[in-house]
Amino acid sequence: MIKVGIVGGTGYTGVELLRLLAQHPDVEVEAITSRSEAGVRVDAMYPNLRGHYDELCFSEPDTERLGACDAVFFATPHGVAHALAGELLDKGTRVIDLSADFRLRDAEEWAAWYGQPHGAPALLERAVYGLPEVNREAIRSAQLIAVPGCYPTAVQLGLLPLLEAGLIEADHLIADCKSGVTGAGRGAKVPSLMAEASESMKAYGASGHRHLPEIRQGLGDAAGGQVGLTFVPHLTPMIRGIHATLYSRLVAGRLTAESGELQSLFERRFADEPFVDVMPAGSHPETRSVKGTNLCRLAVHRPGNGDTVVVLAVIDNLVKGASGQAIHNLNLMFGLRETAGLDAPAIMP
Ligand SMILES: NC(=O)C1=CN([C@@H]2O[C@H](COP(=O)(O)OP(=O)(O)OC[C@H]3O[C@@H](n4cnc5c(N)ncnc54)[C@H](OP(=O)(O)O)[C@@H]3O)[C@@H](O)[C@H]2O)C=CC1
Ligand SMILES: CC(=O)N[C@@H](CCC(=O)OP(=O)(O)O)C(=O)O
Repeated sequence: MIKVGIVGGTGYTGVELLRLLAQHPDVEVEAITSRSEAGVRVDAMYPNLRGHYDELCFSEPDTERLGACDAVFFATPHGVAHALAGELLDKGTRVIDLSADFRLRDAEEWAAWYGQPHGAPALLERAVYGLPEVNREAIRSAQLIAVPGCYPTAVQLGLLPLLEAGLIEADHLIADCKSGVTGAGRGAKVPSLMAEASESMKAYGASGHRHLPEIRQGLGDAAGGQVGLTFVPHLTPMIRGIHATLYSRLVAGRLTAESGELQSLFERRFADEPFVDVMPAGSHPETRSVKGTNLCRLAVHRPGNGDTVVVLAVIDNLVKGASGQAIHNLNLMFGLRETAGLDAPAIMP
């Protein structure tokens, strides 16, 4: 069994790691930390886990105990992995960070977007961006993984086939994205109250959101140069889910008038990907169809056979957008079956 630790076990991504790992055949949770809930049983706080983690209690983050694990997940706010990852890596423990601490390659750019100096720039060259559909081979031998953000996962998967094939104008991409409220974390905040968030919808971060540089970095790699991207996130009244509507313009003359060409491009690109489902032509994927799963469902449209391509992408922000993708990375790093612990279908209705 692979022994894992989780730092930051009381947040939504921490409890989602526990829910998914309860079904993992090759993994045992050795330690789970929370400073505020130290000593409390995890199933006392999360009754859905009763019967799965007998006697497992939250404990203080202790690098001796965590360093005895094969791998440690960080499900913590930004900056925590900066402080602790180096010591764990020195002990030979692999680190899978769900926060944004190691997602941007440029420490200065990270500091500008996150409003604090980068706390571990020396580790950046060892960090692998954990999007398996792009970096599978590098992930297998990585010691430190930066798990992609939720919006960046949906947007990159939706646009990668088009950019890699050079079919769209890379300087004018639009990502119109909607998220459920768990994306904002479990901490008490007025905008997340039911009376504030339900039966209403709003955009935020329209003039600059911290996921913008992360998405630009990934799309730029796919395009082989800088991309121009407008990214507008929205808060929607659902608990889980991200829906990305992605608009781009076809490069003139690169595509024949034959219908089905874009559909087969997407089908070919993701044919061997266990967690990307390219839906039949004409589909409109729903967030509820991926609830609780590590899947990204995609559909590609070309309205009126014109020069605009519309890609629709849905994920569960807590699974493919965070904890499920983190476990997919773990499976790759330890040579396990890629889908281990991640095979259950979505919850519907
Ligand atoms: N929610 C989502 O959809 C997604 C979240 N993420 C990212 O995942 C990370 C976790 O998010 P979320 O699950 O929402 O959790 P929260 O940010 O709500 O939870 C934070 C957890 O970290 C612990 N923690 C906080 N400060 C420290 C510290 N200094 N040292 C050690 N532990 C600390 C807290 O416990 P305590 O204070 O008791 O120690 C708590 O268990 C964040 O970086 C988030 O941005 C990524 C993708 C999607
Ligand atoms: C709805 C909502 O507030 N979503 C969060 C993004 C989700 C998240 O946690 O971002 P990371 O993956 O970078 O940690 C936000 O917009 O800040």
